[in-house]
Order: sequence, then C-alpha cells, then structure tokens
Amino acid sequence: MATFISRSGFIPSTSHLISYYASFSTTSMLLRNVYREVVPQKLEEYVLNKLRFLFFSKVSPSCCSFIIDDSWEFFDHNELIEAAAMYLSNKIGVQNKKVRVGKFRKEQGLTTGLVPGEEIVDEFKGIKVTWLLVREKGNDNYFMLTFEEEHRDVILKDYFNHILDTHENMKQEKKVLKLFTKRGRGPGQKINFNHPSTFETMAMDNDLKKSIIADLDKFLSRKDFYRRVGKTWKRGYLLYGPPGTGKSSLIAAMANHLKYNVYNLELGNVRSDIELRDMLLDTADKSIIVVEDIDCNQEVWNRDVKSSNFSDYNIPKFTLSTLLNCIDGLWSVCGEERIFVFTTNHKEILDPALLRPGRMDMHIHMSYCTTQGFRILASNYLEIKEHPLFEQIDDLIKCVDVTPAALAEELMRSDLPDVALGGVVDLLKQKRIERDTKEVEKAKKMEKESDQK
Ligand SMILES: Nc1ncnc2c1ncn2[C@@H]1O[C@H](COP(=O)(O)OP(=O)(O)OP(=O)(O)O)[C@@H](O)[C@H]1O
Repeated sequence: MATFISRSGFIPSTSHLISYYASFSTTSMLLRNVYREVVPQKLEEYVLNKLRFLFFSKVSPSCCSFIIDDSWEFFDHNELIEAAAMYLSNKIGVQNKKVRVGKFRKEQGLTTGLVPGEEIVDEFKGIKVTWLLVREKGNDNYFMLTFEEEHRDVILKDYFNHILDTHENMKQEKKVLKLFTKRGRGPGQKINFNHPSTFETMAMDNDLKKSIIADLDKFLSRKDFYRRVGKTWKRGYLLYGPPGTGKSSLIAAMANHLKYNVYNLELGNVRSDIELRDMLLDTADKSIIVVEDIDCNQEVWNRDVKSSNFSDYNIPKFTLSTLLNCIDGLWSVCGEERIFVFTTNHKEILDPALLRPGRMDMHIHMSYCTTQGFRILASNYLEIKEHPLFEQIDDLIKCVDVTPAALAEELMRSDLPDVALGGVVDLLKQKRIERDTKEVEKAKKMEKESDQK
C-alpha cells in the first residue's frame, strides 16, 4: 500500500490533501487564463510553427527539404501546390488532431485539408517523407517536405510525378459530371449529370460488358501510344439496337466509368459546315460527344447530297462527310481524349462511310433482354438473386423479344417480388401470344400468295 510522508516526516491528513489539490488546480486554471489573455492564439501558432520549422530543418544533417510555394515572380500558378494539398488530404489520419474540412461546388463529397503546423509522414518506394504546412506572417501557406538527402533524385523525378498523377485521378474521381446539350453555335445548356447507370446496373451480356470496359480502360492508358504512332487520342463507338435496349443508359455508364462530361449534339438545327465545326470545337477534352439517332436525319447522312444544293433554310446544310472530316481532321491538330458515340435504331440504313473500319472503332449491338440480363434487372429493382418464378421467366424470355426497358417498367410496379415478377410473367405471356398471332398471320399470307401463284 502507498503511504504519503512529507519532508518533515509529517503524514498529511486527507482534508489537507484535498485542500492542496484544490489550491493547485485553482492556480493552474488562473495561469492558463492569464496565458490565454496575454498570448493570442495566432501568436502561439506562429511560435509553434517557427519551432517546428527549426526542428525540421535541423533534424539531421543528412536530411534535405523542398519548399512548395506559390511566390514565383515570373511564373503563373504553381500546380504542385494544389496537387500536394489534394494528395495530402488523402493521407490525413487520426494522428492529425486539427483538420480543415470543406465542401466545394465542383467536387462530390467533403474535402479535408492540412492545418498549418500539422505534419504528415508519407512513404514512397520505402523513402520516408515528412510534410509540414507552414504559415508565415504576411505570406501564403507553403508546404515543406523533408527526407534523406540521398533520395533527392527519386523525390524530384518520381515522387512529384506520382503526386501529380494521383491528383489528376482524384480530381476525376471527385468531379461532378456535366451534361451539355448543344444545338448549334453558343454555349448550349449545361446541367449536372446525375444519371445513376453504371456497368454494374446494365442488363447486357457479361462478355460484351467486360470487353467494353477493357476497351475504355485501354483507351485511357494509351496516351503515349497514340502520340507515338501519330494518331489522335480519340475513340468511336457505334451503339445500335431497338429502342429501349439501353443505348442511352450505356452512354451514361461509360461517362460514370470514365468520369467524363457528356456533350449531346443535336444536329437537326445545324445550318452549315462552319457551325458544325464551331460546335465540335466548343467541346472540352475528357468528354463523350454523343450524336443520338443518327438515322433520323437522312438528309444529313446522305453523302451524295452536296451542302450547297440546299436552298431551303429548314434543311440542314452539311453532310455526313463534313461531320466525319471534322472528327478526323479537327482533332488530329487540336483535341485529345475524346470519345465519340453515335447511336442508331437502324444500323442497316446508315451510310457505309460511317461503318467503314477505322471510323467507329467498336460496333456495339444492344440486344433484347437475355436471361442473364433479366437477373441483373431483378437484382437492381427488387434486390433478389433467386425466386421460384425465375425459371418460368427464363423460358419465356428465350422465346420472345422484350426490351430491358419494358421489363424495367414492369419491375418498378411493386416492391414485392411476387407481385412484380407476376407482372413480368403476364407481360411475357402477352408478348408470346402476339408473336404466335403474327406467325399465324404470316403463314396464312404466304399460303395465300402461293395459292395465287
Ligand atoms: N440494358 C439495360 N440495362 C439496364 N436498364 C436498361 C437497359 N435498357 C433499358 N434500360 C432501362 O430502360 C430505360 C430506357 O432505356 P434507354 O433510354 O437507355 O434505351 P435506348 O436504347 O437509349 O432507347 P432509345 O433508342 O429509345 O433512345 C432506362 O432508363 C433504363 O431504366
């Protein structure tokens, strides 16, 4: 058992101990208040910063430091500052007792930041790098990173590139996507693009889905390749299939996957080659440029009709060749990282120039729903993987043409799987009756025709 004995050998009583403690805590509170009154918080931060700075600079003779600031007289904004701030925001952890938090218009979710005086220890290729955000009176904040001198080259060449690349990826991740609708010259309409479609929610053949994702990822990673072979860094996809098979949904899934903005070009109102060129030039890098239902404007797509022949103001005055030349020619000199998507319900009537190899890199057939596709829809809408009605639905889907859109509409009618799937069975049976009736009528017609012969 512990005993308290004073220097004089006198053992203090409990009441003495309590009164000592009370007077000690009152004195310390008083001193703390006086300190707060006399030393303002900003001064305290300043002194602590200075001490940390001195400690960091003198931490070891084999250490060296880089400063990342924005006071370069003859240069514009130092991009490394923004990149470092975002890079470090991902490294902030429980060891950081004070953290800045913000929400910014162009970013999804919250953003965290380092507070002056706080440090972060990062590791790159086994090298320890210590970061400190420093606030100096009258100057902007700057970053100081300290590491062993022998790694100077790796830090300069590889570490900073790693930070810039990570920053670029993080920016893409946090980006709020935009949908631009362009009808001719001018900025057009711009809204936030919040389409929920992703490759996961797309009801389509799994192998096709994987091959599209692989193609997009390959495109993203081949910047140097395109440069080396002297080709424009762009890719074209032609999506074709009946209405309601998910062409628009697939474009949204591609945009969400790539984190690209979407430009929806409405070509119906474009009056001249120049207007078309301006419209295309007005689109930004890292975007998907969409022309939907290209089969709907036959005049536009017929390459035999020369634009100058049109006198009627209501008829579009450019041809498919103009569009294709714009895409091929324009971006070979001034654009990069663009995806072009054309959609059609009738591939068979498209101008062969568009279908020529090299024009649209990938032709994607969006087909009627398959049994595999239906499982994805059931999982999306009802959150179920199995159900006794699935077998019957599979058999019916195999023998009728039904779009994912029609099935999705049926699945939305109820949250109860029995009810929603019952509706799907009724829809498919109805489609089977329609199909049988059509086949009977067709057979009768053929019989009649052969009788007449
Ligand atoms: N393959 C699919 N996977 C998941 N949902 C789909 C799919 N196809 C259609 N849908 C659903 O049906 C709706 C309509 O589909 P969407 O507009 O993408 O079809 P579309 O082929 O572009 O039609 P259109 O040719 O008429 O423009 C979508 O919002 C989505 O809910």
